[in-house]
Order: sequence, then C-alpha cells, then structure tokens
Amino acid sequence: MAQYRIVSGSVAVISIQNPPVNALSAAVREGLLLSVRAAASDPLVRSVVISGHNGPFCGGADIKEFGNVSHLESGPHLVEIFESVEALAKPVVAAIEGFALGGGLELALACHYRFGHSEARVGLPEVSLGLLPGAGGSQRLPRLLGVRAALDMIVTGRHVAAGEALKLGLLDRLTDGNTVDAAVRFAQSAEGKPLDDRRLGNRPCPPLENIDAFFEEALIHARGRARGAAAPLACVQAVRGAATLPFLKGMELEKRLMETLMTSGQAQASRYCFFTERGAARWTTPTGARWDTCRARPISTAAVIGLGTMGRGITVALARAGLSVVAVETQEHQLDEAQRAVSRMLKGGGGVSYSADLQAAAGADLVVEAVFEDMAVKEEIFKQLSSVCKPGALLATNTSSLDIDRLASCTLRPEQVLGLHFFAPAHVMRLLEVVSGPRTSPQTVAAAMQLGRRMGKVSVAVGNCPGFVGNRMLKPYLEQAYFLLEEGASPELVDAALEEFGFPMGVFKMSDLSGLDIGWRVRKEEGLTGPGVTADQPMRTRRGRRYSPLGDLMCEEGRYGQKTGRGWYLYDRPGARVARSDPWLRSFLEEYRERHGLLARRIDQQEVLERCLYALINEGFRVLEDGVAASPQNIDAIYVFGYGWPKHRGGPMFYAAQVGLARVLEGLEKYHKAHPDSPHLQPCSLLRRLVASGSPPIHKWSEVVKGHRSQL
Ligand SMILES: CC(C)(COP(=O)(O)OP(=O)(O)OC[C@H]1O[C@@H](n2cnc3c(N)ncnc32)[C@H](O)[C@@H]1OP(=O)(O)O)[C@@H](O)C(=O)NCCC(=O)NCCSC(=O)/C=C/CCCCCCCCCCCCC(=O)O
Repeated sequence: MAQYRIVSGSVAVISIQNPPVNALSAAVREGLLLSVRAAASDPLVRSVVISGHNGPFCGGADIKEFGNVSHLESGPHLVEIFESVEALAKPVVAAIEGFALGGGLELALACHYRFGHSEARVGLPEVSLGLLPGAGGSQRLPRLLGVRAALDMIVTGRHVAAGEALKLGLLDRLTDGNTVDAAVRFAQSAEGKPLDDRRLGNRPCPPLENIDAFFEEALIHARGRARGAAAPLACVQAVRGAATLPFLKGMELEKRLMETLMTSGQAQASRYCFFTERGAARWTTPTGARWDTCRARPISTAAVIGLGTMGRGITVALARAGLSVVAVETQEHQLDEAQRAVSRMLKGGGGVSYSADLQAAAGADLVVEAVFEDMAVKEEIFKQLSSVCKPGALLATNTSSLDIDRLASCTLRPEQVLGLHFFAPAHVMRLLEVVSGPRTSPQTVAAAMQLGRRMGKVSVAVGNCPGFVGNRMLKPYLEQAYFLLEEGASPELVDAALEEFGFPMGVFKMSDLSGLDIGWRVRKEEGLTGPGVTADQPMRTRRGRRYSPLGDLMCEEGRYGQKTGRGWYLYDRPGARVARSDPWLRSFLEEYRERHGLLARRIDQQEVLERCLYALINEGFRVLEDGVAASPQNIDAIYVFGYGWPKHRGGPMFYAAQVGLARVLEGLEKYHKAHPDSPHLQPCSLLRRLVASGSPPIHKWSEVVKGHRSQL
C-alpha cells in the first residue's frame, strides 16, 4: 500500500499505492508511516520523495471509511503521519502528478518541497463533502499562501491548476517531464540544507491588516453562499485560527471543528451525493438492460435541430466534448443570430457548421431535436429524420415531458430513439436525463450515457413517462405551492421557506426565471386550461381533483415572469433579474380568494416545507414503484444536479430517510386528510410498505421495491 525503494544511492522514494485514486485508506496510512520511519532511521537515506503509484499523487482520505468510525480510527491518524513527515530531519519532496486533493494536498503541505507536473491540479475540496481540511490543511495552507488565497481555496474547495499553484507559491517547481525523476534530482540537491524554514508548522501566518473585520466579512460572505451548509463557516473559523493562534492551538481548533462536522447529517448527505453522482454511471433500465452488459457505439458527429436557447446550449455542450456538430435551424434569421451566439459561447467556430436544411443531418451519428414543445411539430421532424439520417444514427429529442414512445413510433428505427433531457443552460447544467422507451435498445442507452460522460454531465438513465423523473416530481411540488397561495401564503413566504431550506431560489422565483408561459402551454396541451375548457366547468376543479388556475390567470394578464418584467414578482424591466414584491399581486390574490370564498389563514414555513417537499417525495416513491427510476440514488442525483436541491441535504429521497419515513408518511396522511381533493398528498403504497417493513436504510429500499410490478 506504500512502496518503498532507494534510488540514486541516497533518496528514499515512497509511493502511495491504492488505485484508482491512491486514497489514504487505513492500510495506506500504515504503510506510509512505516516508510517514513524507515527513511528516518536508515543512515544511507539522505532525502525522501513521496509520490503516487501509477500517476495520480493522491485523491485524499478514503471517503468510504468516513461512514464508519472504527475504520477511521484503525491505522495511524493522518495528523500523526503528517507531523512525522514534517519533522523528518531529511528533505522531503512531494512529486505531484495528476492530482493532490484533500488529504493528498495536506500530505504535500507537510513535505518540505512540492514538485508538480504541469498538468497536475491541487485542491482542498473537503468543504464539498461537508468537512474541512482536517489533517492540518486549514493551518498549513494559510501559513504558506497567506490568509486570503488559502481561505478562497478552502471555502470554495476549487481545484487549482498547476500553473496557478506555482504562481500562488503552493508548488515550488513544475516539470513537463517525469515528475518523480525531477523530484529525486531536486531532493539530492537539497540534502544537508537547513529545513526549519521549510516546515510550515514552524512558520507564522503572513500578517493581515484589520484581521477581525476581514474575518467578519468572510463569515458573512460564506453564510450568504452556504445556503445553510455548516462546513463553509467552519472553514472560515479554522482559517481564522491559523491567522490568530500558534500552530498547535490552531490544530486543536481544527480537530474540534472536524469532529463536529464529521459526525453531522450534512457530511453524511454530502458524502452520499459524492457516491450517488458516480453511481449513476452504473445504469440499468426498466427493460433490464445494464451498463456492464452493453457495448456503446462511439458517437463522433452530431446534428442539433432547432437553435433556440436549448439548441444553442446543446450545440456548445456537444462541440466542447469534441464532437463535430452541424446545427440546423430552418428559420434563416434565427440561424444567423444562433450562429453568432454559439460562436460567442465557444469563443470561435469550435467544430460547428450551420445549415437551414434538415438534410444536413444525414451523416450524423446522433441527432438531437430541440425545437419547441409541440408534439405535432416534433412528430413531423422525427418522420423526416427517420428517412434522412444514415442507418444506425441515433435520434434523440430534448423534450422535457412529451412521450418518447410516440416519437419512436413515427420512425422506422424505434430502437434508436431516445430522450436526452438537457437542463437550461444546457452547456452549464450538470444533469442529463437519458430517457428510454420500451423499444429503445440497450446499445442506444449505452451510447447516450457514454456521450453524457464525455460532456462532463451527471447522466441518469430513466424510463419514459410524462415529465420523466425530474419534472414529474416537480409537478406536485408546484401544485402545493399554488394551493398555499390560495390558502393565504404569499410568494415571498413560500420562497423564503424553500431558500432557507437551501434551494438557490424558491419555487416562484424559479417560475419567473423559466417563464410562466411554459407551464401554461403544457396545461393547454393537457386540456386543463384554454379553449377546450367549457364555461360551465368549475374553475378550481379538473377531472375531480383540486386545480389552481392561478398560473393561467397570471399568463392571461401577460405576466410571464422575468421576460415580461412581471410575474410572481416585479422586475425593473423585461429581462431584469432582481425580484421585488409586487403590491399588485397582493391585491390580485386577495380578490381571487374573495371571489372563490377562500379564507386566508396563517401559514408557517414548516407547513410550506412539508406540503411542497413531502408531495415531491411522495411522487418520488411512485416513480420508484413504477420503475421509471432505477434507484432512490438516481432520483437524488437528478434533484441535486438538475433542480438545485442542496447537496448538504442529500436529495429528496435521502432527506425523506433522514427525516424518517414514518414521519413523512404521517405528514402526508395529515395533509391528505385536510385536502382530500389533492391526490398528490395521498401517501403512495411503496412508502407505506417501507414504513411497514421497519423503514430500512435507503440502500435496502430496492428489496421492497422489487415486490412491485413495473407499470412500464
Ligand atoms: C478527481 C478525482 C480524484 C478523480 O476523478 P475521476 O478520475 O473522474 O474518477 P472518479 O470517477 O471520480 O473516481 C474513481 C473512483 O474512485 C473513487 N474515489 C475517488 N476519490 C476517492 C476518495 N478520496 N476516497 C475513496 N474513493 C474515492 C470514486 O468513488 C470512484 O469509485 P466508484 O465509481 O464510486 O466505485 C475525484 O474522484 C475526486 O474528486 N475525488 C474526491 C477528492 C476529495 O474530495 N478528496 C478529499 C477527501 S476528504 C479528505 O481528504 C479529508 C482529509 C482529512 C481527514 C482527517 C480525518 C480526521 C478524522 C477526525 C474525525 C474524527 C471523527 C470522530 C468520531 C467520533 O466522534 O468518535
């Protein structure tokens, strides 16, 4: 687990060996400490190089051990090992290839010199795991870089490229060649030289003026960005310790803060997200296809049909992944504008050609249709693509809710039809829902999942149903928010509750951002509003269920959200982003309630959260029951990476487990009793069964799900 060898007569090379990322597991820690002691006691050894075996230096502490305190406590502790490294009376050089992250960089900081490959990256990303750099990183980095630069790295957790790390003084030298060889040569040149000044634990932190004001401001800033996460604030406290306390006292503070974080629900949730993100690559589909039994055909050319906002973003995402893309827009004026916009985003041409003719898609391996949400238009395009495109080409739609199977039926190659549901802006958002219908072939899914990875997306394979997974679950959430307005809440109250929970924006601000007219169009297609609804129908009931026409009424007033400068909030001008409360809306809601005989009551944030989130979670259980998502982890990945669900709360299904399934069930029962005309509040049978089976942990839910028959 740590290889030890002597090279060039006097240099001990200690190589961390734990593929794939050389994480610091108990066995590695054991090996590392033994090796350091061996180097210390061998009189022939005059210097030491620490490297990673087979490429990467070290991905940090072994995150898999974090859930288990006995694992964490077995083997020597990182702090103890790093102290031994720093105290060594022989120069120690870290040879960093690939990455040095978290505990990996903390190890490098304990070394006396740091050599990096020019393509390496370094960082302290513990904050995104709900932690802080708890093996001396929060104390050594500020002593090396100064408080400002260290605080930025620690609070954001960002990866820093080698070039920047050199400029910051984090790396001493860079090489384009073999890092270990260069480090060995350097170590030999440093043999016998004094090391006191190279030990960061001996150094004071570079002084900073107005230190109290600096940290007060840093805390306010971190609190604003943390959205309820504790780790960023603890990071600020720890760095303040580095700036104001002697090293050993700072280390004690770091340890206390780390112990609190490590055992917190937030760290557990963040860790869960880390593995959930990676687990999505091991996909399965409702038809039984699996990631490890299908070979993907490579995709190197793509066509995008329709160059509105989504089509442009998709073009950029594909081009950035190295595909050669032809972007097709049949409306000439839109084509020119799109070409300029895409070129701007790509900062140049970037392998994209443009055409106004669908025939241009003929040679593509993959076509992504991204025209507006109109089934008839999409059906026509799929019919044409079926004959235009080469055999074997995959035909994808970027619809956010329409039936993939219906589109597949318009083609002569239904097994090659799928949904690629990108999220706006498509070149930025990490999530991709890969939607397969009953006839989509496993190879098609495999190719799409592989492409998603190339684009740097978290790709989640889901089944076909209205809204797929994400938007299907969003519907009951939105519906409850509307109902709450009818019952007496304001958009500000609902949004404040959700933002305090950790969403970047509440449901009404989100609705203003994406445009109220989108949902209006969908409701018209579904026959819930518009000309198909006769005057004798009750306004607040559809198909025997409670219905809120509030969104429709807003659209009839021309209030589409940010784009019209008015929605649930008021904006300075169309397209402006800063939401202000609108007195008009207050009167509008009062008049609406009066017209419908609704008595406004006092609603608190707790009710907002329970009504909106439990309804969404309940639909999540239905999604699992139907087999549309393969696992609760996949649902959580969708919500964290596509819908702004706060990472430190793990995703809706994880949150339900953390709250307690019995409590969620009880809440739903209570609210359904009070609102029997709202079926989304009726607890789903899977939730009941899970509670009846003693609320097993989330990774065992699949055993209960298996008892259900998939409806797909
Ligand atoms: C950039 C990466 C490293 C690589 O990316 P990529 O090449 O794309 O590969 P991936 O698909 O991401 O990963 C490949 C597989 O490797 C697994 N993996 C990755 N990193 C780790 C890791 N650090 N540990 C374990 N496993 C890891 C990954 O899951 C993949 O496997 P699989 O597909 O899931 O099977 C990228 O992977 C990356 O970014 N990794 C994470 C880097 C990171 O965040 N590092 C920081 C880790 S935290 C840390 O280092 C902390 C250090 C200080 C610890 C101090 C401990 C003190 C404990 C005191 C508390 C006491 C508690 C007291 C309790 C009580 O009260 O009793």
